[in-house]
Amino acid sequence: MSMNCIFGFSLFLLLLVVLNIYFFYSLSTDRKPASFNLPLVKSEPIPRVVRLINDFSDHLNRLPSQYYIKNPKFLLIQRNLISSFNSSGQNKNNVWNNIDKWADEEFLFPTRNGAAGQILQALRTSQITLVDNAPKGTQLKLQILLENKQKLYFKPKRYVRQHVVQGSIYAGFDRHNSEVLTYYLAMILNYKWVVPSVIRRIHFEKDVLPHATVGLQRAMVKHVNGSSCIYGKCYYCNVNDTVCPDNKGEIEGAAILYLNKPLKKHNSPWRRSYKTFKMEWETDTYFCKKITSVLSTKRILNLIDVAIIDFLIQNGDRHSYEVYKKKIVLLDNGKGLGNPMFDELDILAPLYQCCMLSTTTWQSLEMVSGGSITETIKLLASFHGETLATDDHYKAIERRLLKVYAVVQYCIEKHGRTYVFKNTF
Ligand SMILES: Nc1ncnc2c1ncn2[C@@H]1O[C@H](COP(=O)(O)OP(=O)(O)OP(=O)(O)O)[C@@H](O)[C@H]1O
Ligand SMILES: [Mn+2]
Repeated sequence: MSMNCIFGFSLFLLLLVVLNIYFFYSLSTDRKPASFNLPLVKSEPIPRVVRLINDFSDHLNRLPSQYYIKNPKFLLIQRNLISSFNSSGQNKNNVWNNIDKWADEEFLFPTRNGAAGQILQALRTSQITLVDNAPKGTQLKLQILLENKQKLYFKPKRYVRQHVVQGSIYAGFDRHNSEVLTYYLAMILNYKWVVPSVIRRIHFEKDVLPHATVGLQRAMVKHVNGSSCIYGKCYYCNVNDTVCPDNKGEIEGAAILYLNKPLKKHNSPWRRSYKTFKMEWETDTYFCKKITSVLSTKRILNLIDVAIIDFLIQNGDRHSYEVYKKKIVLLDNGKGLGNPMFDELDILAPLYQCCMLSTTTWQSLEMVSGGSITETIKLLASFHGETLATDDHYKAIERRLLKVYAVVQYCIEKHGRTYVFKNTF
């Protein structure tokens, strides 16, 4: 073989090696989600947090391929969801007539045979008969009475979908689209103790003004362009923070069905201080042990379910929770969808500190791998022609789901499956 031939052949081999390396590199970078971000200025003791995050990252890098692809078993669930929600056009009066018979042990509201879609359609279109300031909470919201005396809370749109909320995890106003997206997300994950919520546009001149209470009229100001705007009546309400009708004269918001049931309010053990000092759960490695002596396993598992949903949407503001029939009602989900580029891991503390999960929750989580959440939320929202979030937010939800899988794998490795998975029956 001539020197030229040997040189050419070696070059060819080198090229092959480089191409191979590139191929495997691109495969792995395509598959790998962003790693767990290290906390910037974070809770003491730093080394433990860093170790924990390294452990999670390690599991994230070794996640079995099943978590990156769709689970074929989800198809049946998706089909059922479609038949629950794709029912627009049916008679909405029947929906309200049956309202009192709705709450049962299984679902807070009926879902079968198109009932979920009918409720949303009725929430979106029923005639408005009274509009008032909502009496509860710290954020601007309205209380609306519909024909047939049905009550709803209306959280107005404060940001465009693309807006990125900077600052602390609980910064900013409520995001109305987060309320609606979370309702669908909970239904997809089979979390049934959730209140129907849908995007609605109310016409200021036709729907609000003629039905506004005196109290609400007092919470309005005239804008320089002549239109009236609402600043509301609440702890954070401020005459400079108004909600105004758009160029069609409408105000967009989340119409959230009012749950007229006795609710018992509790402080969350994993609530934030909202000040600079740290809460016990932020400093005590064995915090969950303490909690097991004051709360039942069932309640802790329920709090973990809620924490997983909160982590997916990045709601770091679940200071308290309300219970109906011993189960947490997923109310107040407006602080999600703040910053799609960031994943606050703290929200998952109930999961990684307790390392427990209800078996049924794990089954639901394993069902929705590989982009099914995104696909299904987009599909269900499309029945009303609505876009609930930007693609960045959907990507973030899928990325966080992988992190949830990784944390569960970490728990399994640390404690074993029998310790981690609990039957809640
Ligand atoms: N759909 C609903 N049905 C019944 N009660 C509700 C509903 N939504 C909210 N509430 C009640 O109103 C309270 C305030 O609502 P919400 O938490 O959404 O408002 P908020 O302004 O975000 O309050 P906060 O600042 O305390 O978080 C809730 O704690 C709950 O008791
Ligand atoms: Mn809130």
